[in-house]
Amino acid sequence: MPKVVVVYHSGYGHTQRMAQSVAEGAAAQVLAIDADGNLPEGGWDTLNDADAIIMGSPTYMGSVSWQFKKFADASSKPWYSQAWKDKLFAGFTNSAATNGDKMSTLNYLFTLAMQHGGIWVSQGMLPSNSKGAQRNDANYLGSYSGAMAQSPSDAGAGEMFPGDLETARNFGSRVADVASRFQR
Ligand SMILES: Cc1cc2nc3c(=O)[nH]c(=O)nc-3n(C[C@H](O)[C@H](O)[C@H](O)COP(=O)(O)O)c2cc1C
Repeated sequence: MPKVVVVYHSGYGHTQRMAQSVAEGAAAQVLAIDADGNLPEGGWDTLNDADAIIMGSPTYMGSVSWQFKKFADASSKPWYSQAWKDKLFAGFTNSAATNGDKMSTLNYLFTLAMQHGGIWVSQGMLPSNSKGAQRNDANYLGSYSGAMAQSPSDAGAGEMFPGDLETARNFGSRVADVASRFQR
């Protein structure tokens, strides 16, 4: 079994729900970056030991939250020795608007993974983009580079679209599947 770790920040619980769905699909361990931008005790060791790291952040002002960025900057320590080189990486995000510049956030997560010498895993799912597409379909947002979810600004975390959570679960499952292929 590959060791898959989901590391994420969530200010108001939406990205946390998404992270839980990703982790469910990947049978992954979850590390929550706290409100001060810190990992729980032992978090860095867990990441150093992972085969695949799936990173998640809400989209705030067109990028990751400052708490996620603090984690990213602190990852310069393993970067120095390229300790995460050749691990698999993947990313997910959630924002209020249908677009909301989520792609910028995924691009940032991709760049971080590349700085670490990682291998990026895509969403790997066709979009639901026909005339008959419904908001609750899986990958209704049509993302390829990672998993996306949209939570209207006045909707609580409990009201997230089931299709977005299914997308997140499928995404986690794909990363775990690719990770197990890399173990062969
Ligand atoms: C500081 C801040 C900046 C935000 N910037 C964006 C944005 O650029 N695009 C967008 O669509 N939503 C934006 N939002 C909305 C959040 O992405 C949205 O509320 C999301 O569900 C929050 O996720 P969370 O509950 O995990 O923190 C912003 C929210 C905050 C608090």
